[in-house]
Amino acid sequence: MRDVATLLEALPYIREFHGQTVVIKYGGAAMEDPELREEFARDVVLLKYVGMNPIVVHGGGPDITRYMNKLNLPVEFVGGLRVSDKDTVEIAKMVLVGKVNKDIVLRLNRHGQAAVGLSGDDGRLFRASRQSAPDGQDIGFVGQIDRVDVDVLEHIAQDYIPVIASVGADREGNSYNINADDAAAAVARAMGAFKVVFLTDVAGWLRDKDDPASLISEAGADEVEEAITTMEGGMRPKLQACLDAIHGGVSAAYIIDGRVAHSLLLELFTDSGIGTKIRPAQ
Ligand SMILES: Nc1ncnc2c1ncn2[C@@H]1O[C@H](COP(=O)(O)OP(=O)(O)O)[C@@H](O)[C@H]1O
Ligand SMILES: CC(=O)N[C@@H](CCC(=O)OP(=O)(O)O)C(=O)O
Repeated sequence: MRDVATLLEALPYIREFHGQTVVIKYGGAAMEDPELREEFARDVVLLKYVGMNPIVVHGGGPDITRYMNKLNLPVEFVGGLRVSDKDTVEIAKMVLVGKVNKDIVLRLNRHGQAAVGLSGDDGRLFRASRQSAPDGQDIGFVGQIDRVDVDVLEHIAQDYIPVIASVGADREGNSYNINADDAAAAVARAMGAFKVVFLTDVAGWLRDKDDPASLISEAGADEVEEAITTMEGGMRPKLQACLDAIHGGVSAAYIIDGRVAHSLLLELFTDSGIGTKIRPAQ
């Protein structure tokens, strides 16, 4: 009976989301566990099967750090963004485009839905420019996305699940390392997505980052704007990305726990949700 109740609970959401674009940001920390990687792929394929248009934008920060450590290169973050010289950008491209992207594509393929991997360079998907840290510091070749060309995405999304790695170049051909949260927000805005979901390695936005019980289950964009000014670490770019998406017309942004099996389905298809929902200011 419980299973039937769950299905019935999901039905209105499935109807509401039919034909809608949902951008899913798949984060480094949430990608670490092999079993969860399988569950994630299954969930995304299911979204496609029930008539949604899922687009995966992924990071892979921990993987980039691992390779940098192997090469004895210094790892530094400012305001949640990786300080990126030319070597760092090269490694980020190799790891995100060559390894992580293909790994996700393969897994989606195996679960029954053909996926196509892209980076910001493919089909001129992203046009990027150099970005400074929030405090104005020079952090090298870190990119912000100035333009998303949705043409290639719209074509691919008709039949396939697009999987996008967060790197891109400027008009002169300089490559940039782009925070994957920023990339997800830019894609969600440009595609007129209904929702954007960020999977991460915490329960959601926590009032106290050291207390997992202090989850903020819902907040308006105005509350986020106020909190973000004093925030450090990886949650800052994530909340900024939620704001960018909301201000760009996306109806809601969610930060959810990628360590929980099926968290994506639980957030989208149940009344209570499981993480933090960010909605427009009231
Ligand atoms: N208020 C907060 N609530 C939740 N997490 C926070 C907060 N402040 C800082 N963080 C940190 O942000 C991290 C998530 O960001 P990040 O490591 O960039 O994730 P991902 O790799 O999934 O993009 C958490 O693991 C946590 O350490
Ligand atoms: C500029 C910048 O910080 N780029 C990120 C890109 C990958 C990413 O965002 O990965 P997660 O989503 O796993 O954190 C980085 O180098 O880690």
